[in-house]
Amino acid sequence: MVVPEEVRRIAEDIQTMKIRGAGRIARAAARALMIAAQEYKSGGLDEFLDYMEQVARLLVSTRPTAVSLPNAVNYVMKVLRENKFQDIEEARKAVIEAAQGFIEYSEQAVKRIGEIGARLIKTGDRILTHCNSSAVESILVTAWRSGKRFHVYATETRPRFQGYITARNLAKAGIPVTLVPDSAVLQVIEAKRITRVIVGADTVTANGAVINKIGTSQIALAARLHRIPFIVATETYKFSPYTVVGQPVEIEERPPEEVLENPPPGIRIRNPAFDATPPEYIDMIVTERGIIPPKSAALVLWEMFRRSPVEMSQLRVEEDTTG
Ligand SMILES: O=C(COP(=O)(O)O)[C@H](O)[C@H](O)COP(=O)(O)O
Repeated sequence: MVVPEEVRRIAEDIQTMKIRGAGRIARAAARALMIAAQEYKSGGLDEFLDYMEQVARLLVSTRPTAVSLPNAVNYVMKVLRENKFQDIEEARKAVIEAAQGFIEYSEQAVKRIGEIGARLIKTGDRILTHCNSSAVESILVTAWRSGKRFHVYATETRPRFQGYITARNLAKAGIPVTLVPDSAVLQVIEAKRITRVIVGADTVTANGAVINKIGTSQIALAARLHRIPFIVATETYKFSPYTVVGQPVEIEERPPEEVLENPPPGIRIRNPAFDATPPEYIDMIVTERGIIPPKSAALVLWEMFRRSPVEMSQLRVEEDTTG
């Protein structure tokens, strides 16, 4: 059976960043698996299982860095991989329930991070953020609604300008927000006496490093220089089981045209979309399960997956070769 049009569209939207941000990507992938199961018509149970694996591979191949994507896909596919079914209807129902369960968990997690993280915000704070993170927005909006008053500085986040989304959303919520160029971070930290930095995450490694939008690690360095708390907000499904055995996180390299269209001859362009901030520069990670120091990331992974490191490392769905 061919992959349904709507599922292909979701995969394409993730690839082209119409759907972006690690949490949204994960929820979209779960939804795509649900639609794929709902739309399946022809063939028997074995064909259905093969077809679902094909859809899973397609989804996972869309973007390489945010582990929320394979984690969401594996969460849903686990029910198919680890259970025996009488017929397609039973298997279909299991996929739909697992996908709905993931989406619900994810939405609740972002809300809970907002409640937990809002306690860290104080009236008078001057907060710097980078890129656009729903977990960070959740914290800021929850804190603001609880009556705390603060100012947010949002970086533009070149080359895709996700900072505009953050600035727009915060302004809509009534939060005073100033948009600044990425290169102004150190100047803003000093001149505006920033009191804390809060960013999201695409992947958290077993040793507590955080992979997030390119530029995050420079901001962490600037925060360390001025002894400002550097806080990461993330759902636990962005913790990477593959890193338990040292598998490196692939940093997405995006098209050069995003940096400069038609560059003059002789100029090469690099466009890495993410970078890694080492645990030493991170003060705390706010998750839906509570606040942890980065060094406890391995414990979160153990609690989530309850598998041996070797089993955890084998969770990744293979690259899509079906085109
Ligand atoms: O780096 C990005 C988005 O990168 P891109 O725009 O390239 O996807 C965000 O900080 C994290 O994904 C967290 O976002 P959230 O908290 O919404 O999951």
